[in-house]
Amino acid sequence: MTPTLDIANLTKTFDGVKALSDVSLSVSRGERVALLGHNGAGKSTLMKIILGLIPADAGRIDVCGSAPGGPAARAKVAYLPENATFHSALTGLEQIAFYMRLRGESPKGAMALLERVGLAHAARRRIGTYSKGMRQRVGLAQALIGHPSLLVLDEPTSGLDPVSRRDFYELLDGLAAEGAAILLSSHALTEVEARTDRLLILSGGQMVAEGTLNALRRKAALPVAIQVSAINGYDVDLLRAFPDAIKLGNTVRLTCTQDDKLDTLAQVAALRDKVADIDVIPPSLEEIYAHFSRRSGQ
Ligand SMILES: Nc1ncnc2c1ncn2[C@@H]1O[C@H](COP(=O)(O)OP(=O)(O)OP(=O)(O)O)[C@@H](O)[C@H]1O
Repeated sequence: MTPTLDIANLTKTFDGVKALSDVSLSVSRGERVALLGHNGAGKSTLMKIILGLIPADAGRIDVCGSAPGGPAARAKVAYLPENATFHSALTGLEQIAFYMRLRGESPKGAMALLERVGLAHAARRRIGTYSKGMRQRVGLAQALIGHPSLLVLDEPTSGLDPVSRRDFYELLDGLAAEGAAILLSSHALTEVEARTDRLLILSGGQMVAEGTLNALRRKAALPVAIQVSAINGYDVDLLRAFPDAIKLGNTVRLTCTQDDKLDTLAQVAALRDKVADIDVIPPSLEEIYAHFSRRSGQ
């Protein structure tokens, strides 16, 4: 099946600054893809090109089967900026009805959209009285006008509390289940790890890694930590068995490669009369992210 968003070898330079170099990616129907990258990595530039706001210098980009920015693509793509702003004197209902008219749709569906994003109870209140989470929901309702096939979301959960974040991702899950392709940028590594299907890491304008977290973890091949709690007084025996281990209070911390993990655990298990507990600590998403970002000198 043709991906909803298909990008190959995209390049963009601003006054000698290479914002994107040879970037390729695709997002399929029903997929939730997170775009990660340090400040200045090129995320916004990529989104602007997808939306047709600026042209690429070179490369191919196909948005829902059309060129970016044309009427066909614009009808199928929705965008939510990081800090969506609305007229504070309008109610949520008036704002969405206004956008629907702008898009040539009947404003009668405005309440249904607000219900969808959990704002029906406040639909007739002025947006000036809304919390940040509620304003973000207005933004999402606005993005959902016209049943978009591709949602481009720029840090959609920044500034939201944990419950609002969870609610926001539940809404995205529902949209993806209905077939929308979702590309969202974020700096919140832990939440995208749990709530998206695939990660893309941009660094210095280059796509330095792409895949599921497990695939990236295998590719990074970072050391695994094994934390062993010794039964009182036996930590000396553990340190003798593992001379490179570090003693941390009552526990002994070993590190090994992913490939050596089972052998190392078997060695620890052989000392079971002296061991109270074992914890295996895989590399965190932050460590994996730093590994790929650093590779390009960032
Ligand atoms: N209009 C412009 N003129 C000149 N340079 C630009 C322009 N837009 C972006 N850049 C440069 O391109 C690079 C990529 O910027 P971009 O805004 O895409 O990064 P980003 O990943 O979105 O960063 P952030 O997380 O801070 O929003 C940066 O070096 C930036 O300074």
